[in-house]
This record gives sequence, C-alpha cells and structure tokens, in this order.
Amino acid sequence: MSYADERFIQNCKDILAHGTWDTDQAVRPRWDDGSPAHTIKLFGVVNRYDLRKEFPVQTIRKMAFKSSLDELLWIWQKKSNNIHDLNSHIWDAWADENGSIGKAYGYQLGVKHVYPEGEFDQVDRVLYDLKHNPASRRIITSIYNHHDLYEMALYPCAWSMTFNVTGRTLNAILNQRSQDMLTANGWNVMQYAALVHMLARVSGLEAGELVHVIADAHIYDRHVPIVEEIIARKPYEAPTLWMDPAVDDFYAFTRDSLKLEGYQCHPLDVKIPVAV
Ligand SMILES: Nc1nc(=O)c2c([nH]1)NC[C@@H]1CN(c3ccc(C(=O)N[C@@H](CCC(=O)O)C(=O)O)cc3)CN21
Ligand SMILES: O=c1ccn([C@H]2C[C@H](O)[C@@H](COP(=O)(O)O)O2)c(=O)[nH]1
Repeated sequence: MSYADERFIQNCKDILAHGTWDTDQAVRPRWDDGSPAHTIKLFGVVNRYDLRKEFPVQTIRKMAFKSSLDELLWIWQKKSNNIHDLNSHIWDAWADENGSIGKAYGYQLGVKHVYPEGEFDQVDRVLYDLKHNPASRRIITSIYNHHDLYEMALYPCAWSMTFNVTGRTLNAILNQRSQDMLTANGWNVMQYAALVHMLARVSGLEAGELVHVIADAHIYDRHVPIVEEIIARKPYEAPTLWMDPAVDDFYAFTRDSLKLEGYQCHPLDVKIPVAV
C-alpha cells in the first residue's frame, strides 16, 4: 500500500469519526449553485513522508501528477500569478478579467528582498542558502504577507516552507493553514514532495523527509460520499519517481522532467466539485 494512501485514508477516517461540522456557522466558500460549502474538520494534522522510501502519491484515485507539477512550477519557478501561464484551469474561478489571482503565491515568491549578500527573491534565497549555508536554520519561505492580503483573490493555503539540511539530506516542513482533503491533499503532498526532490538535486543533496503540518484539515459536505467510496478501495504500491538526470538547474525543470514510473491506480470516475 502506498504510504500516501495510508495517511489519506487514516486522516479521512479520523476527520469523519472525530471531526467537527461548521454547519451552524457562517462560512465563506460557496458551491456553484450559491449554497454555503460546509465542512467537517480536525485541527492540527501532521503527516511525515520519507522521500527516501517512496514517492508519496495516492493510488486509490488517479492523481494528476503532471498538472500538480505544472502548478508548482507556475508558483516556484515562473513565480507567476497569472492563469495564462498555467496549463490547467484549476485557478480560473479566482482570476480577474486579465487572468491575475492578485498578489498571491508566485507573485510573493518573486518579490526581491535585500540581504547582506545582495537582492534575492525567496526562491533564489533558498537556492543560495542550500548551496552556501546548508547549516543554516533560517532557510524559510513565507507568502502569508499581511501587507498584501487585501490584494489576493484567495489567501495562501500552503503558505510556508522550512528547509533543513541534515548531513547531506534535505528535509522540509510544509505549513498549510487550510486543506481541502479531497481536492488537494494528495495534490499538495505530491507537488511539494517533487519540490523537495528538485531542490535536493540542484543543491547536490538527497531528498529526505517532508513533514506536512495542516492546521485545518477538512472534508466538504458534498465530498463526504466520494471520500467514503475512495477510502474503501484497495490501494496499490507506490510508483517510482523518475527525474531527468540531465537537469541540474532549478529553472531548467519542466513538467516533463519528472515522471511516475509504474503508477497503478484506481480511476477517478466522478468530477469533484470545488468550493469557491
Ligand atoms: N475549495 C478549494 N479547494 C482547493 O483545493 C483549492 C481551492 N479551493 N482554491 C485554490 C486551489 C485550486 N486547487 C485545485 C483546484 C482543482 C483541482 C482539480 O480539479 N484537480 C483535478 C484535475 C486537474 C487537472 O488536470 O486539470 C484532479 O484530478 O486532481 C486541483 C486543485 C487547489 N485549491
Ligand atoms: O493549495 C491549496 C489551495 C487551497 N486549498 C483549499 C483549502 C480550503 O478548502 C480552500 C481555501 O479556503 P479558505 O476559506 O481560505 O481556507 O482552498 C487547498 O487545500 N490547497
């Protein structure tokens, strides 16, 4: 059984058995018919994925690995906030007439800041420190910038990464304030696992652990029957991650540079509605 399946199944069982519904509260997200999108949630879910053992991808439903990598590169490599630079439609509902999602995600990572060594954006600062200061305990990105929140279509959910080099191993903590378990838990885990693998490669390190800290782990009301159905399925073993051996520059990765070899999975036979 893929470890990502094991964690997802256990997290969802815990949420459904011990979670709290917000049905009696006023909530922000809406379904496409205008009705409020309520959730059942647990606070403070933490999952540790050892990337040396296997790549964390769910098999109980087909995961769109290439699309998730495309979104990750949109944010971390293109540092874009415009859906015209994205090869999927997952952000369309939050974009304005010019395609912008405001000062969120890629925009924040691309802003330059002054340091003693000169000006860097947050991604280049991480790349610099992994090479030149691997013993640093200050290798952190943060895009939850209060100063700009009023200009973001959606406040960042996966908002901070902490990178830590132990020996020659790159470990990371992904801090996430809010997690739509069905739409994006597997999506966020596999894309940030891919990020750790890419950063390790270009820094001459080995990918180690990804620790995923989720403050509010929730299942939307209309997702409950789908979750119940997919967590009852029999998982497959995890596939193997292939990375193009020729790439040693973070900015040279494309969505074809990483592949999942031998990925066996159950089909995703329903369209998952996304609350906006
Ligand atoms: N309610 C909500 N949940 C989310 O997970 C979420 C938001 N809102 N808003 C911003 C982004 C958009 N996200 C999304 C939205 C849709 C898919 C999605 O439809 N995924 C499909 C197909 C992807 C494709 O290949 O185009 C999947 O099968 O994973 C994934 C992430 C994650 N985020
Ligand atoms: O990468 C992402 C982006 C978004 N989400 C989910 C988490 C929530 O269900 C919504 C955001 O709504 P808030 O009311 O702002 O929390 O989007 C995700 O899981 N992963």
